[in-house]
Formats: sequence, structure tokens, C-alpha cells
Amino acid sequence: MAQGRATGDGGRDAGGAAQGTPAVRVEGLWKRFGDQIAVSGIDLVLPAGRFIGLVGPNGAGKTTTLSMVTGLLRPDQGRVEIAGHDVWRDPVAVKSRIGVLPEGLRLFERLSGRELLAYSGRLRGLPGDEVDKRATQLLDVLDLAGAQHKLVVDYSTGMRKKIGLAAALLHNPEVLFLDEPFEGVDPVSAQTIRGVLERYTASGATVVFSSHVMELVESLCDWVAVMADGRIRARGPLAEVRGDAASLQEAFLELVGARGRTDHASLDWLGGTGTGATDGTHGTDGGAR
Ligand SMILES: Nc1ncnc2c1ncn2[C@@H]1O[C@H](COP(=O)(O)OP(=O)(O)OP(=O)(O)O)[C@@H](O)[C@H]1O
Repeated sequence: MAQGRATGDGGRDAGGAAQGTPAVRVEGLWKRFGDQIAVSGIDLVLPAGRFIGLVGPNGAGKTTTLSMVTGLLRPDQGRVEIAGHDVWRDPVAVKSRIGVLPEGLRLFERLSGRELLAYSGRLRGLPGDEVDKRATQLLDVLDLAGAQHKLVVDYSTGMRKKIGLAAALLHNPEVLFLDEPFEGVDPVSAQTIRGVLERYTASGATVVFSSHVMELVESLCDWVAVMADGRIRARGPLAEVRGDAASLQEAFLELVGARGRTDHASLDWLGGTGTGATDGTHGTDGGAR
């Protein structure tokens, strides 16, 4: 993927970090919630300039990991660097380099979409006319121009994802973190988001996104990390992780130990002809014949 992107935001060097510096470096990261170990001492190096998918079953620890990596949740142990900057020791340097679309995105509901972007841009220190220009372009590309003066509280799920993405991209970050960006998004909007992200990574930036949709990850990502039970089970270029499996889905099921899990005997009451009733009336015509 092309390196050396032009940032167009006033002289930040391409990629912002020394060549070869990974987008993300995670060392010995742990997080426990009571008795539950959500993230179990992971080490992970994510290369810059890639479209990276973080996949794993429900409860694998993806959101917890992304929250710690982006400085939203303090780890119990371990460290994280983004483009060579420590997330907890140097938060301002890190936050100026990243964009985040978190899970359960909270937005300022009483602002309009355009006001939200204006606010985000000014908060990021961009000049007003630059914010206006970028906001207009993002609203246009993401098909939100018609809804730009509507309050965010009145946006649909997909519109919220798109305005959240616009806010995360406005300052042209080096690394963009997206937790389930396509969840609740219709196919047309998904295609739009996909186009924006492909364009963004083609310029040398890094996208890290979590998803359960393997086909999507397989078609978008060139690098993947597979998580299960708070651990990284596999990582590397997509083709390497897929190995000899027919698809990423197959490889994923193998890696997380879910292949062949088809014993549904305990659901023998479900469906069929209604023989599960105990009062003798279910599934009959009541004998009215
Ligand atoms: N705030 C919290 N308090 C208690 N337990 C938590 C908390 N956040 C996460 N967990 C637990 O940590 C584990 C990992 O959760 P996490 O949300 O990181 O998984 P995930 O891979 O993102 O799952 P999903 O794909 O379902 O969103 C789960 O067992 C979850 O119940």
C-alpha cells in the first residue's frame, strides 16, 4: 500500500513517525473486570499503512483492547505506543494522531451534524475556514449534506456512524480506530464508508477496525489479528492467517476452536411440528373434526 501520504494539514511529516515505526505497539497488556480477565497480557505490533481487521468472537476482548489502545480505558498492566508515542505518558501527541469511532458512540445530540463537525475541528485546533471546507466535503462524500442541519439526536443508526466517522477523520489522523463501523449500516452507506476508508488507507494511513463479519474483513483488510479469550490467536498478513483454509471464516472457526460445534441436541424442542407441548393441546386442531 502506498506510503508517504500528503497530510495537507500544515506541515506534519508524512506518516508523522520515523519510517518503519509501527502504527501501534502493544506490550504485555492486561485488563481485568472483577474475576473476569478481559485482556490477558497481549503483545501486538500493527504495521503502518495497512487496513487491519481485529476479529474475534463475542467477549473476546476486542473492545477492551481498542479502548486501552486509544487511551479511553486505563490498562491494569502493559504499555501502548501509537506512531512511537506512549498513549499514557504522551496523551496529547497520541490523540492528535488518532481518530476513533468507539463502540456505543456518544455524540453531542443537541448539535446538528455540521455543528458537530465544526466543534470537533476547532477542538482539534484546525482553523475555521479549513474546518468548513473539510466538513462540507465529508458531509457530501458521506451523503449527509441533506441532513447537515438536522440535530444528531434525530439521526438514524447509520447516519450516526457516518457523522462519527466524519468527526474522526476531520483532522486527518495517522491511525483510525473503528469499533464495528458497519454495524447497523445499510449496504449503500456501507459501500460509501468503505470507499472513504479505502481512499484513506491508499494515502498511507492506517485503519484498525473490529468486526464479526469475516467476508467484510476478508475483502477490506490486508492484515488481521484474531482474538479469543483475551489473547491474540493469530496475526499477520491476511493470506498468512488464512493459510490453507478456503476462507477467513474457516480459518477463524479453526483458530477460535468453534469448528464443528453443531451439537444442538439441547434445543430439540425448537421448531418442528410442535411436539414440545406438555398439555396435549399444542400442535393439534383441537379435535374439532
Ligand atoms: N466494563 C466492564 N465490566 C465488566 N466486564 C466487562 C466490562 N467490559 C468488558 N467486560 C467483559 O470483558 C470481556 C471482553 O469484553 P469485550 O467487550 O472487550 O469483548 P468484545 O470482543 O468486544 O465482544 P463483542 O464482540 O461481543 O463486542 C467480556 O467477558 C465482557 O463481559
